[in-house]
Amino acid sequence: MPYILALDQGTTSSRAIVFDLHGRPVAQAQREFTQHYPRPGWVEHDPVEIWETQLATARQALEQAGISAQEVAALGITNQRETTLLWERSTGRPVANAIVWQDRRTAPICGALKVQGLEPTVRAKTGLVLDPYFSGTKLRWLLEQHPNLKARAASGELAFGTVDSWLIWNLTGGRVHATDVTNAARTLLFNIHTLSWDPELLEALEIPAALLPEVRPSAGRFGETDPALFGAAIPITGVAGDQQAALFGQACVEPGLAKNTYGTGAFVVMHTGAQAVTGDGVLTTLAWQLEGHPPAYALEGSIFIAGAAVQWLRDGLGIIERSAEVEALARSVPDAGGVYFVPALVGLGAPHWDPYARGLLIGLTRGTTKAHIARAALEAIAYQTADAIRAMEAASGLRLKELRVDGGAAANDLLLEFQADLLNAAVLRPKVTETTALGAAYLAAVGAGMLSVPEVQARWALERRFEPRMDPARREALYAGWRRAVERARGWSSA
Ligand SMILES: Nc1ncnc2c1ncn2[C@@H]1O[C@H](COP(=O)(O)OP(=O)(O)O)[C@@H](O)[C@H]1O
Ligand SMILES: O=P(O)(O)OC[C@H](O)CO
Repeated sequence: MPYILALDQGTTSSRAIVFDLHGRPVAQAQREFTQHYPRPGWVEHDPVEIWETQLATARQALEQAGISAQEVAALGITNQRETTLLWERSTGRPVANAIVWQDRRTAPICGALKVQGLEPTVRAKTGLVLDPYFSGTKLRWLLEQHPNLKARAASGELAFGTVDSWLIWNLTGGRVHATDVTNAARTLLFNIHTLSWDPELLEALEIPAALLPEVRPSAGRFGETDPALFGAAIPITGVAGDQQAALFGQACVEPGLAKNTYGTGAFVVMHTGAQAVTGDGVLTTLAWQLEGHPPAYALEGSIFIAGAAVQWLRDGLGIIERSAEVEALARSVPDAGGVYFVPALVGLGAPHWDPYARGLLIGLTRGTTKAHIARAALEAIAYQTADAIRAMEAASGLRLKELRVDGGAAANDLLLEFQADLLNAAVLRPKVTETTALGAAYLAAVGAGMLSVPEVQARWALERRFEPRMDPARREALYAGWRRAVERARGWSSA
């Protein structure tokens, strides 16, 4: 039986999972790596640490599975998206630390581009908004740090990439500089309709084309790993950003099917088929492209702080010791007692897109306890998700019937109960919740011609279904309170 190796390079850890062709995990390894916060609002990763932890987990997973590289038929890569890297082609050495998707340092560049009137063009061509989240302004910022970088970039000495490109480069021993359409779609530089880098946007952002990777379908041949790494060459046949990989892993392969991944952030993605649907506050993005097929599109609501709100209860407030304790604490009260927590700790993403919003706890009374705050934090994850889904429904005209969920915080039953209540739709948790890595493995299997899309669909299996039970009047009253709280959090910071 052939195996598939999935590499999942996330924001806080690198993971590797060996799957069999039925989508069953056989072995896995995970390593956390250092988060650098050089200034408030800045977040960086060391590219070498990203590569070394990823390589180490891949080797460890193969060892644990007790298999050799010859038994691995395909390798899939999935990754934290938007995070921006720049390296020297001749040595493979990074020019700077990676600027992470959460980093807000380019808010002023985005502001200036808005003043120049660029936003409608960006919306139309890329499906994105002018927010520091995306790679384009991060790359521009990097190139402006040293006087000679732009000239070196223009002469072809340097390479830009998102994390997938960096891993492909290193896995192939510097032979392949490529990305897939889903990762390219997050750069602000890629036209999602023509599937090509856009000269007008490159010019507006002052990015030399010589920096850019070749863009390929998400499932297809990217190259093979340097035999020195694992003892034999493994074909790389699937690459996608982590949220798109999770959409595939959740078998959301038909228009209207949607998933939410509750990790550090939460990312709601709805498959919209061959059609690139647009709408206020939500992003239009590529779901994937399978080689030889037209691309599939998606709507996305990107929420920057979800499980990270629970981490903040743990590390910032110290009211829990482990993330999983939040559920029992929140369940110890019947409701949040009128408390709202807007976790705009790094600004707000969809549908507000306000880099200057900051966190807010409101509705406190003398009766408020840490249990109410814990409950408000969980509810905030669900409210933000509902905000994004309401915007998506308005954009697409589709009514969400059910939401498939995964990610670390999807282990929390209370969160999912409240989510179903707020959405007035069923919330479905599958048996395998490592759907990101699973999606990368499936893409690699499809890219290697070993699996079909209907087979991916047939492999999805339900673990638990959460049905809505809340009275509509109560739902709307709670939701109205949330909206008022969000309004108060907006525009708070000036930097
Ligand atoms: N039982 C739980 N309830 C709520 N949040 C949780 C629970 N378990 C883990 N989390 C949160 O889930 C996040 C980790 O999920 P994961 O999918 O591993 O994230 P990522 O891939 O973004 O690093 C953390 O922010 C953690 O606080
Ligand atoms: O690494 P994650 O799972 O937090 O996902 C990060 C997203 O891809 C950012 O857009």
